[in-house]
Amino acid sequence: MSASVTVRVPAKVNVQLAVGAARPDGFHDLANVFLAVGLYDEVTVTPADGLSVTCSGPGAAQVPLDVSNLAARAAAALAGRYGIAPDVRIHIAKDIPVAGGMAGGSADAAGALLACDALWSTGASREELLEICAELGSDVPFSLVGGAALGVGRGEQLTPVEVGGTFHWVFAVADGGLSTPAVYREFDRLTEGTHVPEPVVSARLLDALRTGDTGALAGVLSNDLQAPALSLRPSLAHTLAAGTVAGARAALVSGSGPTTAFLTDDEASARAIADALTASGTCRTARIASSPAPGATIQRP
Ligand SMILES: C[C@](O)(CO)[C@H](O)COP(=O)(O)OP(=O)(O)OC[C@H]1O[C@@H](n2ccc(N)nc2=O)[C@H](O)[C@@H]1O
Ligand SMILES: Nc1ncnc2c1ncn2[C@@H]1O[C@H](COP(=O)(O)OP(=O)(O)OP(=O)(O)O)[C@@H](O)[C@H]1O
Repeated sequence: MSASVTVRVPAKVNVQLAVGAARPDGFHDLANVFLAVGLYDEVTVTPADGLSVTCSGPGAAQVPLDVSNLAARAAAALAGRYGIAPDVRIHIAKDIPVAGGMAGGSADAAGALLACDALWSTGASREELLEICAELGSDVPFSLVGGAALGVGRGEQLTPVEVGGTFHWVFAVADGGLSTPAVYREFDRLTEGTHVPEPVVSARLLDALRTGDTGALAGVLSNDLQAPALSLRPSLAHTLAAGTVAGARAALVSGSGPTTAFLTDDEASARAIADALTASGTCRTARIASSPAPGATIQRP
C-alpha cells in the first residue's frame, strides 16, 4: 500500500435555494443552485492501524473526531462497500468555516471518499462515488463535483450548470454555528398554515450564471432559508446591512447560515468590503473568495 493521498475540496454558496414543503421523510424538496467557492479544506489519508481523525485550522475544536465525523463515515462507507478494512488516519486541514452553511463537513466527506478511493484503488465508478456521497448527506455529491450545479430532490440529484465568468464574494463568518435541521424546522414553523409552492429553478438566474453577469446575478440571488436563519439569529441582519452599506452588489445568508455572503464587482471591492465588515464588529472575520471553483481534486506532490 502506498503513502498518503491528499484531496483539496471547496466550500459552496447557494445562489438559489428554493425550499418546498416538508416531505413525509422529513426532508424538503429543493431547487438548489450550488456554486463552489475558492475556500478549501484539505483531507489527507494515510494507512494506519484502525480508523482515526485529526483536524487542524480555524474552528478545529468544534469538529467531532469520533465516528460521527463525516470524513470517517465516508471512509467507512467506501471500505464497507468493497470489503476493505478502513485502516486510515484522516487529517483534515480546515479552512472552511465550521457549521457555517458552506458545506464544510460535506467537503470533508467528499475529500475523504476520493482520497480513500485513490489509496485503496477500488476502481469505483464516478456514479458509485456519487451514490455513496448522496447516502452521506444532501450536499456531499456537489462537494465532489464542484463548479456549479442544480440540485433537486433533497439537493443530491445534480445537473451541471454553465458559468461564463468569475464571481467575487466576501463571506462574513459569524461567532458560533447554526444547526441545519434547526433552520429547516424554523422554515416549517414560519410557513405553517401557508401554501409552500413547488421549488422551481430561476431561468434568469441560470442566464446570469451563463453570461457571467454580476449585476444580473445580484438581482436574482435568493435563499428561502434566509428568513428562518434570521429568525433564529436576528443579529445577522446587522451583518447583511453592514456589507450592503460597504458597497456589496447583493447580500444573503449562505445556505442555512450563519455565514453571510456578499457579491461584489471585483477582487479589489471584495477586499474593501471585507475590511469594512471586519471593522463593523458585526462578524467574527471576513474572507474573500471567487467562484466557480473545481470540485474535490487529488493533490499531486
Ligand atoms: C442547507 C443546505 O446546505 C443547502 O445546500 C443543504 O440543504 C443541507 O444539506 P446537508 O447539510 O448535507 O443536509 P443533510 O445532512 O442531508 O440533512 C441534515 C438535515 O437537514 C434537513 N434537510 C436537509 C436537506 C433537505 N433537502 N431537506 C431537509 O430538511 C433535514 O432535517 C436533515 O435531517
Ligand atoms: N468533517 C467535519 N467538519 C465539520 N463538521 C463536521 C464534520 N463532520 C461532522 N461534522 C458536524 O457537522 C456539523 C455541521 O458542520 P458543517 O461545517 O458541515 O456545517 P455546514 O457548513 O452548516 O453544513 P451545510 O452547509 O452542509 O448545512 C458540525 O457542527 C459538526 O458537529
